[in-house]
Amino acid sequence: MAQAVDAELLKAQAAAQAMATSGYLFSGDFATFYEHATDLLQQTEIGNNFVLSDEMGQQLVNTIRPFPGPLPRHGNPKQLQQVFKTMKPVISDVYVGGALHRPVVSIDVPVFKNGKAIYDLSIGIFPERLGQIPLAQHLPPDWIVSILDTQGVIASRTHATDRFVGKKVVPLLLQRMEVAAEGMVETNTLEGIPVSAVFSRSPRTKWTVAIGIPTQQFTAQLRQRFLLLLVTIVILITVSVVLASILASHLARSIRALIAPAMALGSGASVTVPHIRVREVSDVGSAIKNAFNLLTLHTLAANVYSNISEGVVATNPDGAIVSVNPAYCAITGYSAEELIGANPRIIKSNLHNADFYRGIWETINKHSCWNGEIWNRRKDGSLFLVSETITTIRDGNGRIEHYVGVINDITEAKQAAEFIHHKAYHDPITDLPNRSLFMDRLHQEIIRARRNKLAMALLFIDLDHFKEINDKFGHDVGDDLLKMAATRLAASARESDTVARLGGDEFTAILNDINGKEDAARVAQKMLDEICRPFVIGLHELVISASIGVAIYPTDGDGAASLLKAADEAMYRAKRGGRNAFSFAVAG
Ligand SMILES: Nc1nc2c(ncn2[C@@H]2O[C@H](COP(=O)(O)OP(=O)(O)OP(=O)(O)O)[C@@H](O)[C@H]2O)c(=O)[nH]1
Repeated sequence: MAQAVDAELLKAQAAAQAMATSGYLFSGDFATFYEHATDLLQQTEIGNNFVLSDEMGQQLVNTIRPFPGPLPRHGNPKQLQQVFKTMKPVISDVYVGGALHRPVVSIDVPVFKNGKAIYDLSIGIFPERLGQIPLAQHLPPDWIVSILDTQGVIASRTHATDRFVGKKVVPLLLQRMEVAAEGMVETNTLEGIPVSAVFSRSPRTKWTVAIGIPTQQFTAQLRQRFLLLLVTIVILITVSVVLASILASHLARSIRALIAPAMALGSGASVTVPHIRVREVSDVGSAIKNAFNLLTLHTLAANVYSNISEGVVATNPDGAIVSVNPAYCAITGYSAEELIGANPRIIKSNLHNADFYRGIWETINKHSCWNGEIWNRRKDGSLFLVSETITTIRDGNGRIEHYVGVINDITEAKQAAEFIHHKAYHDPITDLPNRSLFMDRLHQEIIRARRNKLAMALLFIDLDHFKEINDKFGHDVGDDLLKMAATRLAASARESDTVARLGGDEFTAILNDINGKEDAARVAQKMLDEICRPFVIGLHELVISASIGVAIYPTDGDGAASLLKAADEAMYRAKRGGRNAFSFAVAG
């Protein structure tokens, strides 16, 4: 509230300073100044009157009186002298005004002309205006609020204003005010009411606001508030105790509800967690449920690990085996005890060279995974082929924790596939390449010969009068003869050559990388000689011959079909020439 008093006084001071710069004062046009000052007071209510006085204290204008007219002297000569001496605004204490003879507070400011104070302009405030300030605070009606000037004189008072404005405040309060800017004192008001008086002085204007709270009411109120506080505390404690016991039993019930799930978790049985409303206990319930889910997952993973047909091996980063599943033991023939601590090299087959393994590790280091087929060796020394996937397991920081290999024994599957493949491309009686494989090889060899600018020969071999063997000795003997003839033909060529059976008693041979016709002629002759040697089949000694047609790449044809045709025609020419002979193709 002291600040509100300050504000009121300083607001009036600012208005007086603004009016002190009015040009009408310098020109001596006091009539117009009077009009302006009166208007300002009516419009803004910042004070009650403006008084212009000269240095001698004679009032020249007083807005509370008509202008022009006779005016008294300034009511506070000391304040006037101080203004001219200090050339600064001076806020007065309460004094009796010169014109109206009633208590007034004035703020006087100098009016300057050419840097010199020529007049004193004073704005007067009647105490009732300051009395509005405590009213605005809406304090209890029996609180007595006084606004005191720097001397402790009452400028405004909420109670018995007329009796006490202009009088000094009670001595006890005055004494306290002299030693402290704010405080409290037990005293009697000027009218004799015992009060607790609190006061606060503005450091700026040095005016003080004092509030007297009647002691009786103060004490009664205090007792009432204390009792109220006491009752409130008792109620709060009671409520707390009741709430705590409700909460405790609620908690106990919630915790009891978790016993069964926790026991089930321990025994590995299925866990069902009931709905729990206490959050903390519910969190424990969720944790039990999560633990159960993890355990279930873990059990499932362990079962999968133990029962899958794929072998699983895990090593530490140094390559020492730390875990194997039963399938890994079954595939490799080693027990878990023999494998733990060992290096997976224990099953190395030595069928792959160092580059092969280096390639595996390069891929793992680059992609954290490798997949492929490896030949390994069981404990009993037998070889087995696995399809293997090796992956790295890393920790949260990306460091390798384990290498895990999953192996699938594909030895039998591979053999079966190879057998099927062999059957598809080989003749069932002689086991020589069949027509498909022969044609494939012929294409490949032509491409190779073309690329390397090499010569090659194609021999078309047909047994002579083979039908008679069948007719005379039966098909089985014929088959045996075909088999033996195939062996002799194949033996007549190099391993890198291809000897095939096209069907019936027709054979072909691809002789690659020959130097010339002579090489082909030599092989053809050797084949004729071999076929002419008697075949001992059972009790029979059979003699047969063959006719061979020879076509040379690229002279007799530069494609498979043309070469084959040329060789076939040459073979027929040999037949026509009397059989048991070879004949070169006629270059076309
Ligand atoms: N045992 C046996 N005979 C076969 C097989 N395939 C075809 N033949 C027979 O082989 C004979 C081939 O006869 P040809 O080549 O036509 O005639 P050839 O008696 O050899 O007389 P030329 O070829 O003129 O010297 C036929 O009698 C076929 O039935 C087979 O898989 N096994």
